[in-house]
Amino acid sequence: MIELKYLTKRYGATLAVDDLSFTVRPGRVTGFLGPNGAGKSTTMRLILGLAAPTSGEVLVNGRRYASFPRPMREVGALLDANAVHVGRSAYNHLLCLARTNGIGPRRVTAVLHHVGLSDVARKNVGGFSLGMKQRLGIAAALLGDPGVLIFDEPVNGLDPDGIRWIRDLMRSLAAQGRTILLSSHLMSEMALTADSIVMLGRGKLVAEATIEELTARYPSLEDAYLALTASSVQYGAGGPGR
Ligand SMILES: Nc1ncnc2c1ncn2[C@@H]1O[C@H](COP(=O)(O)OP(=O)(O)OP(=O)(O)O)[C@@H](O)[C@H]1O
Repeated sequence: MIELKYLTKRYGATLAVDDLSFTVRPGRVTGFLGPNGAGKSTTMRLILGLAAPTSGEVLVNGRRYASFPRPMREVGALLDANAVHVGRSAYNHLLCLARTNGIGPRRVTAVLHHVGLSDVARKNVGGFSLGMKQRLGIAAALLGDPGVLIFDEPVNGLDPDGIRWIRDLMRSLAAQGRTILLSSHLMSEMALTADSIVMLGRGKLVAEATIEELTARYPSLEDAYLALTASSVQYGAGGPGR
């Protein structure tokens, strides 16, 4: 479970996250939506202790991230698939991460198999496609077999096969009782993957509802998103003459 309580993050004049409270519950996929710059990545960084809140707090399984002696066993995350050491093999990249959290090499082999990278485990990550890096980032998130998982746009750049694979993986991780927070801009895909939605606009909560609740009120999740965030879009396209 992830609990945000009156969470605020300010960067100078920018209020990236504004008095945000919501709960991400176990056993379901929670989709995290919002226009560019709405504060999704900042919120994820706050959950993971990578940024300090200006005020408010965020708890993972009732505790602050910094209080976990072996955080990868509590919460796993994929924030940026390109955040890898390009001079290392996939296996060594994961082994280095595993060692910091007291995780053995057998688990590294298991997660590489789980994400379909066994055949390229000894290959240099520098030569990986974006899709392969996304799979590697997911393997890293799964290393500690955590109950809470956070994925920031994991389907970005994936082919249809990879997108279907991510959808099935998210569904199966939630079915195992894990807490899944998943951001994406692909509404049709989110409608197929998520059980419930948290929607942000300009750092504020604009909706917290199940997919059923949203699609009962709007023709589709995309329509719900466009209606609910209409006043929050900061970087809309400039039309002719604008
Ligand atoms: N380290 C930082 N320093 C200054 N401003 C920041 C920093 N990180 C984020 N911001 C600002 O905070 C706001 C929220 O950004 P954030 O990346 O969290 O949004 P997002 O919803 O993840 O957007 P996107 O969908 O484009 O990834 C933006 O205005 C961004 O410019």
